[in-house]
Amino acid sequence: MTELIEPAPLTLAEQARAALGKRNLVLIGLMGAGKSAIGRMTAQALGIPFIDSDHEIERVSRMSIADLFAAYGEAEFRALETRVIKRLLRSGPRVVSTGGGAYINENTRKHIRRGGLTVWLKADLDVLWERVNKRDTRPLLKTENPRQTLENLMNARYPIYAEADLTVLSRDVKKETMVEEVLAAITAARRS
Ligand SMILES: Nc1ncnc2c1ncn2[C@@H]1O[C@H](COP(=O)(O)OP(=O)(O)O)[C@@H](O)[C@H]1O
Ligand SMILES: O=C(O)C1=C[C@@H](OP(=O)(O)O)[C@@H](O)[C@H](O)C1
Ligand SMILES: [Mg+2]
Repeated sequence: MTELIEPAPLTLAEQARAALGKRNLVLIGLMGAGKSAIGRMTAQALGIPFIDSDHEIERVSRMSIADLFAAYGEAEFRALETRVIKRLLRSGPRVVSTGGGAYINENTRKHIRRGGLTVWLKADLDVLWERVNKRDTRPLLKTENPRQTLENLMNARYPIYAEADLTVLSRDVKKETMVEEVLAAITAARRS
């Protein structure tokens, strides 16, 4: 008697991987949204390389983001960020987590839109503030009222992040849950 062997159903990660194909997955969103942390874990789940643009900027400049801002100013940082992101997106598939301002820069946004599928990790102010106020590595928040600064950035940037291909709500759930939601969004995007 011949036995019929059913192929195992594809896991969510396998489905998302197939949907992504050769494209890059680019995470965008405000500081504290989880781009770096969730990006790394998503790449692991997909079995593709992960790169964080801020880490790459720090590697090539041999300076921290804070020192770069202090020594050369934001405009120079943005110019370097554009060059680095353009280069990172040249080949795929990869998961590229960007710094919060990357997608806001018109030139960088152009490269990101051409270079992959964009996912906005969208979070409310309380979630972001809770996460970013624990560290003082973010030069844009070295102001008298950093919570207000973060809120101002939200108001200015959210309409632009909203242009992303996909949006996933970032909140206080397990990071694994966030990864699953990103994978589900990629998979669903193929069907629609
Ligand atoms: N779902 C989550 N639950 C709890 N903490 C999170 C979650 N996602 C990210 N974090 C934490 O929030 C902080 C900011 O995340 P990070 O990935 O650096 O954000 P971004 O790169 O968007 O600025 C980190 O300490 C990270 O571990
Ligand atoms: O929002 C921004 O303009 C910035 C966000 C930071 O990255 P994260 O969003 O990963 O914190 C970093 O690129 C730099 O401090 C500027
Ligand atoms: Mg980051």
